[in-house]
Amino acid sequence: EEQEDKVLQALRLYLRHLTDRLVTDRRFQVFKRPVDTTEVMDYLQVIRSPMDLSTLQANVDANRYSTLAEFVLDADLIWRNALSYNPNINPMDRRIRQRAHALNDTMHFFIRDELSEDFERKCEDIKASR
Ligand SMILES: COC(=O)N1C[C@@H]2C[C@@H]3O[C@]2(Cc2nccnc23)C1
Repeated sequence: EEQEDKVLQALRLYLRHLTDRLVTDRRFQVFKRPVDTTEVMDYLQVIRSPMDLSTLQANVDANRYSTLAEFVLDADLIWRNALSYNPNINPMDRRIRQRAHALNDTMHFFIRDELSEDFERKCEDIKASR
C-alpha cells in the first residue's frame, strides 16, 4: 500500500543516516570492513556471524530491514563479535572492546533520541500484516 511504502522508505532513510554517522566516526574504523579472515585465520572458528558497518549499509540499501529491530539484530553483531573475539587484557584487545562498547552506546543513544516508538510500531505492524 502506498502509505506503507512511504513508512518503509522513511525507515531506510533513517537507517542510512544512522549508519553513515557510525561509518565516518574515527573510533569505529576497525568495524568499517569485514575482518580479513585470510589474515585472522581462526576468526570464523570463533565468530559464527561476522558483521561490519559496510555490510550493514549494503543491507540497508538492499531493503533488507523492514523494522528497526531487524537492523539492530545485525548492528549489535558488530560490537558483540568484537567483545567475543578480543577478550584478553592486553592493550590491543582492551582498546577494541572500548570501541565496541562505544559503538553500542552511540548507536542506541542516537536511536532512542531520534526514532519514536510510534514509528517503530508502525513498521512492526506493516511487517505483521504482510
Ligand atoms: C572488528 O575487528 C576485530 O575483531 N579484529 C580482530 C582481529 C585481530 C587483530 O585485530 C583484528 C584484525 C587483525 N588483523 C591482523 C592481525 N591481527 C588483527 C580486528
